[in-house]
Amino acid sequence: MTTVHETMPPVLSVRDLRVTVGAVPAVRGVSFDVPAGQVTALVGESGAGKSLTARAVLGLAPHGARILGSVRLDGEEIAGAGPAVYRRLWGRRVAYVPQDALAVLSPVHPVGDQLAAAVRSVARVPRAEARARAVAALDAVGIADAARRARALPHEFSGGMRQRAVIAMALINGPRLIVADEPTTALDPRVREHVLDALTRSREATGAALLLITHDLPLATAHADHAVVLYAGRVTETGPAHQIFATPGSPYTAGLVASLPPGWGAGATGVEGGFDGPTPGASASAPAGGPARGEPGAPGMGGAAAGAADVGAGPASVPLPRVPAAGPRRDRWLPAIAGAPPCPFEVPAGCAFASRCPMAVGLCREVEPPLEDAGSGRLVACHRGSELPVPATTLFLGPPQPPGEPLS
Ligand SMILES: Nc1ncnc2c1ncn2[C@@H]1O[C@H](COP(=O)(O)OP(=O)(O)OP(=O)(O)O)[C@@H](O)[C@H]1O
Repeated sequence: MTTVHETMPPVLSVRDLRVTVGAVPAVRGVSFDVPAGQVTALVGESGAGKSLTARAVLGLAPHGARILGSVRLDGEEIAGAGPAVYRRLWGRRVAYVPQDALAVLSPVHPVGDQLAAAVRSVARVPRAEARARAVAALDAVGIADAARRARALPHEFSGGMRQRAVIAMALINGPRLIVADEPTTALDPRVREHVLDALTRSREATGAALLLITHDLPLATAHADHAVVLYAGRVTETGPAHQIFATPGSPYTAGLVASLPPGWGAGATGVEGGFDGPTPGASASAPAGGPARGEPGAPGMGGAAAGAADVGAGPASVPLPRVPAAGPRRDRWLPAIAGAPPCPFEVPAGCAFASRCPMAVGLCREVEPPLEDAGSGRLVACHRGSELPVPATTLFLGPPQPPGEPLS
């Protein structure tokens, strides 16, 4: 898939994965690789299918879910495998870090005992040795005074410490792959960074690969080697994470980057312009004309109806729902991609993003774009990916403009 993929066999290879829960085709043909020892981020809006993809990989799909396609862990096909197969894999070859540590830690056993039990679940080692490994694992993720802390119950840990303990537990048996689903979302920003550092450092020490599920683009850019952008259960683009977010290859990714708060665009993703786009009342560059954003007559402000607007063939003016930016930059607006993802029951024909896309043409509404080689290790599913403006965020932000009038 990327240059790295070509030179190093992936630890995880997912091909045409389809997950249907009840009547909901939530994951609709997802393909990506996780190279050994590297970090791959799965990003996208809520409901894009990130968690279901991860759960299908882990053998934790909801009861009754139908799983089709291929999931290979070090070459072994495990798509839809039963509990017996996963019992052999869990901990040893693949481990899970959930968003909520209390989902995996028993509230009534000391944390150290739980880590020691994880060691003894895969290897016949004396209790004292398992215990020593538990303490070392807690120490490795930055838990101070680990020997004493190992005797504490989970509720005696802070949220950040609990998440570190779960990371320690995931790594303790040296898995080849860790799947972390929003591992820091429940933590405050300061703790979040420390926990992620702990995850990154300990992962590097063991050589495990990481599949990081997140909706946080700056986090993905800072911590991932590769990114897979999902939209409505399909891959929109994949490739080196920094490149994808610095120079999006599809309008959807451009919209995600354009939606970053002030300072996050340029600083965190290297995107030229980042958030520094239009000012209130300014037109969205609009080569094709039409009402400016926020003006009466601009269709669909702030509602799903905007997604249904026929936005024409060129990089047209797209009305954006906006909220006042917080903090010192109150003179700017936070843009969002107009409209909403399609209902998973009723994904339209063609590109699922077409109704929200400023570049959509008739073809986009009729034919689902395949994921194709876009060079530099990138794959993009967009009929018009090669025609994106530079920077692509101007599709949603307009060209960089000088500071505008403050909000009245
Ligand atoms: N157990 C379930 N039963 C029915 N539908 C489900 C179930 N789990 C997920 N879905 C649906 O599948 C789609 C994808 O869900 P998923 O949780 O994978 O999204 P996500 O990208 O992880 O979103 P988020 O970031 O909000 O967790 C959604 O439309 C969701 O409603």
